[in-house]
Amino acid sequence: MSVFTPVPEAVLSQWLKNYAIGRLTELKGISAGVQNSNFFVTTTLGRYVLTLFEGIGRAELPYYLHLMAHLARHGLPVPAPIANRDNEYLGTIKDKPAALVMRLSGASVMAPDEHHCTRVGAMLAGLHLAGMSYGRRQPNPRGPAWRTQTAARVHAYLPEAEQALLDREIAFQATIDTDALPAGAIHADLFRDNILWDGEVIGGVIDFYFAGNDTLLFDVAVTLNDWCSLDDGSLDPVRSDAFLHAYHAERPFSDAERAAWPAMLRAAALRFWLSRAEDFHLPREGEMVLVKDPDEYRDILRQRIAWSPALPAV
Ligand SMILES: Nc1ncnc2c1ncn2[C@@H]1O[C@H](COP(=O)(O)OP(=O)(O)O)[C@@H](O)[C@H]1O
Ligand SMILES: N[C@@H](CCOP(=O)(O)O)C(=O)O
Repeated sequence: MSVFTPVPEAVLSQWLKNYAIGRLTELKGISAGVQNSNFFVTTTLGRYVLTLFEGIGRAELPYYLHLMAHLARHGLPVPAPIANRDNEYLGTIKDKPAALVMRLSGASVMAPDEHHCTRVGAMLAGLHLAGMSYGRRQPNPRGPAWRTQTAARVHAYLPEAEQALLDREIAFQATIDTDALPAGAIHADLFRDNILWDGEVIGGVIDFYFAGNDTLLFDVAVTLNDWCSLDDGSLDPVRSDAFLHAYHAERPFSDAERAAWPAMLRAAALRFWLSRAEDFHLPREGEMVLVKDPDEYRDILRQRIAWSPALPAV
């Protein structure tokens, strides 16, 4: 269940008067999703998704919405935000920032094979290439500074062995210099539930609300860790190869990226171990987030420390 703020039809009908998309014919809460209230909205002119942002500050939202508009303009299956009659993407419903985007077709595939991973690799490279001409800048909200601060917050709640793992990883990550790595706008949360499949084709890439500017390789690592891991956290070599080669074919990896890759896979695993551990041990009052299993990402981190695949060579 993730309609945290109900929206009555009468409220939405009134709100839609400031848009040029016709009259409301259907409003349905969406049960998936973990951080915002989402609704399918059908009008006499089309199908949309309404999001009420539950935890993200109003100041951060234009970066995400304009990034989605930019990527959609570049031909990628990203939901274009809908501007209202004041030419704004962002409005307010029930005192929450709210936005409408196009509804895209498809459904998530939670047990992907190598063919899915090939398409996801190519799609991620496409997002990075198109993102290079995006003019706005906003740091990755879950970047190195956040990781260090969050590690300090969750440390006391972890068993001793995990504290030692965390200390070692934070110390290791502090030695990594990412200055030579290509950077740009990254999705930063391209998990299986954020890609909609229309048959074998990607019909939608959604949920840009963790996006920001960071190294492109961090995004590659985040995506690979979710799409290509086995139950014990180790990597499926077939899916990993398919994903990495498809990405490399569109945006070839540099030597600096090849050198930084094992550390980046670990940084990406650490990021989700920390966010899940924080949601688990330190739930914020009044903030509604569905907690996912932190141990899954602790295990992925341990596996990446033990072994990482090489990036494809030129
Ligand atoms: N533009 C869209 N087109 C079609 N379905 C969407 C779209 N945006 C969201 N959804 C649906 O809503 C669900 C929750 O969206 P998501 O952005 O992941 O929520 P949250 O931000 O709360 O994690 C998705 O799993 C998907 O089914
Ligand atoms: N993908 C993250 C949590 C963010 O959830 P989303 O539904 O907004 O993608 C995780 O798995 O920890």
